[in-house]
Amino acid sequence: MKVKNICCIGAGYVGGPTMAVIAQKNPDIKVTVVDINASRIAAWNHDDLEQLPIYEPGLDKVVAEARNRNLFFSTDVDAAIEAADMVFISVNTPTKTYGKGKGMAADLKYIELCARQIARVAKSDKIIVEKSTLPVRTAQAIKSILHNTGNGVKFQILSNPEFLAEGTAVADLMAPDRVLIGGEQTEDGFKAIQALVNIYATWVPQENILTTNLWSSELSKLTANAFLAQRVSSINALSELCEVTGADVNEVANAIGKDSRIGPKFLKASVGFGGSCFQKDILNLVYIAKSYGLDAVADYWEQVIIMNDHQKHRFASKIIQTLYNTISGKKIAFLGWAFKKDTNDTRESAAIYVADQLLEEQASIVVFDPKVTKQKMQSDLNYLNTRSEEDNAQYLTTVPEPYEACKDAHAIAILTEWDEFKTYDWQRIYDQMQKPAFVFDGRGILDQSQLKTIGFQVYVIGK
Ligand SMILES: NC(=O)c1ccc[n+]([C@@H]2O[C@H](COP(=O)([O-])OP(=O)(O)OC[C@H]3O[C@@H](n4cnc5c(N)ncnc54)[C@H](O)[C@@H]3O)[C@@H](O)[C@H]2O)c1
Ligand SMILES: O=c1ccn([C@@H]2O[C@H](COP(=O)(O)OP(=O)(O)O[C@H]3O[C@H](CO)[C@@H](O)[C@H](O)[C@H]3O)[C@@H](O)[C@H]2O)c(=O)[nH]1
Repeated sequence: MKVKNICCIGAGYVGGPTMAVIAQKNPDIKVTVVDINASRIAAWNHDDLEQLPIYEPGLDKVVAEARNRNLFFSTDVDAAIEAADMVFISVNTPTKTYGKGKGMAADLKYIELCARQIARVAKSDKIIVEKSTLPVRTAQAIKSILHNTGNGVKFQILSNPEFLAEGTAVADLMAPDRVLIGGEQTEDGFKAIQALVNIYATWVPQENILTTNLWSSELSKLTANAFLAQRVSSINALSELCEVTGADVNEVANAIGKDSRIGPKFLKASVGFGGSCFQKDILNLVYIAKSYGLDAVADYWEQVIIMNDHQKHRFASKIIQTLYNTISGKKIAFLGWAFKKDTNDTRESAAIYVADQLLEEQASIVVFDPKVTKQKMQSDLNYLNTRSEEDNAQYLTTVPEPYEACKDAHAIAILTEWDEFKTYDWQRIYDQMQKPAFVFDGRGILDQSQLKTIGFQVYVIGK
């Protein structure tokens, strides 16, 4: 089967870039990305590519090439579903905040709404592709909703989890380590799998396109994130031991990473992992394991989250303790708010939790981040509900320029590893700070010996 018309429901961090690349690589397929969020769609359609709703290096070029050729962004969800022969579901699946599974399970209400909308609108057979990250066996629920419409339309359901990382989304999509496609192991299932394989095969080598059954594909996505996050928590656990023993976490990471069985990637000690996926997906994995009565499995993976929370807390405590156990009224400059460099995404960023702890001690925080807006920072803090919105706005402020953030500060905390932080005039920053001037490098990106020569008191995670 040759797909001619794709609809993607959800124009977010995954739907937008993924469909832009599919459209760029398949000029003969019409791709329509739809969303109920009208302002997001308007931003995707903005003439000024700087106004795209998400910041990803290289994305503007891909969008510029494909948009209004065979890539379209629209709020007319029904029309796009009806016209499509393949529908990707790429809506958000956040951690549940209510009811059974609160704080652990994935909230599948947006997924179910999509399935019901497809069931209501579809007049011709369609392949439905789960692009969102979903608990294993969700395809069963989608199938049951779709197959009970009674209108005779046939659906095949595929699982095609996305492995892109933010900040490198376009590069990851252009050259993925693998594309994973799970489907029903029946004749119709294999045909649907092949239809999706053909789309990716226009630019991904065949050997990098893996096909599996539905459940393996769904579970592989949660497993991949659990393994990646587990590496970060493992090196972060060791960073604390390094600090008390005189070992250097970078040297340890380098030494173990040379072992080809371990490998060098994802061994960078940090103030803790953030992002919309790692915590959510591990909590979901823990919940699934518990629901099958596998408590030892659940406890094992939960420890990855416990360690990550400890790392964020430990960093904030280090700042308080070093500043003579009192930061009340002291200005602390934050360089970085995003959960990693090269993105404007702040979901679950370590900066939010470190700020919250310092604000409880009545610090005055001034933040500079090259891509994150003041409104975003405030809403991140307000979401925690620790104090009033007025207090958050009064004690955490945002400036558009790093030197202003650091002026008169008692301490600087590096929360995101933006490259530009390394290029600043650190002598100038030192001259304008309170003394002693402290730097807490939560990302291990600055030249510690250079800072010490200037006169800074420096703390680096894992050293
Ligand atoms: N962000 C990542 O890097 C990443 C990577 C891989 C996988 N994922 C997974 O992909 C999924 C989407 O993540 P995201 O970061 O793109 O989320 P997002 O919040 O950025 O985007 C989701 C979009 O879906 C829209 N939406 C929700 N319900 C809708 C409906 N019924 N009809 C139309 N639009 C609807 C929302 O308005 C929103 O714009 C999640 O399951 C996530 O776990 C995310
Ligand atoms: O050695 C490392 C590597 C990462 N991090 C932190 O871990 C978090 C996550 O980073 P990363 O995985 O690069 O970004 P994400 O965009 O969250 O991507 C992850 O989550 C996505 C959503 O599921 C998956 O698609 C990707 O494969 C997976 O890498 C960030 O806070 C990083 O700063 C570290 O602290 N040390």
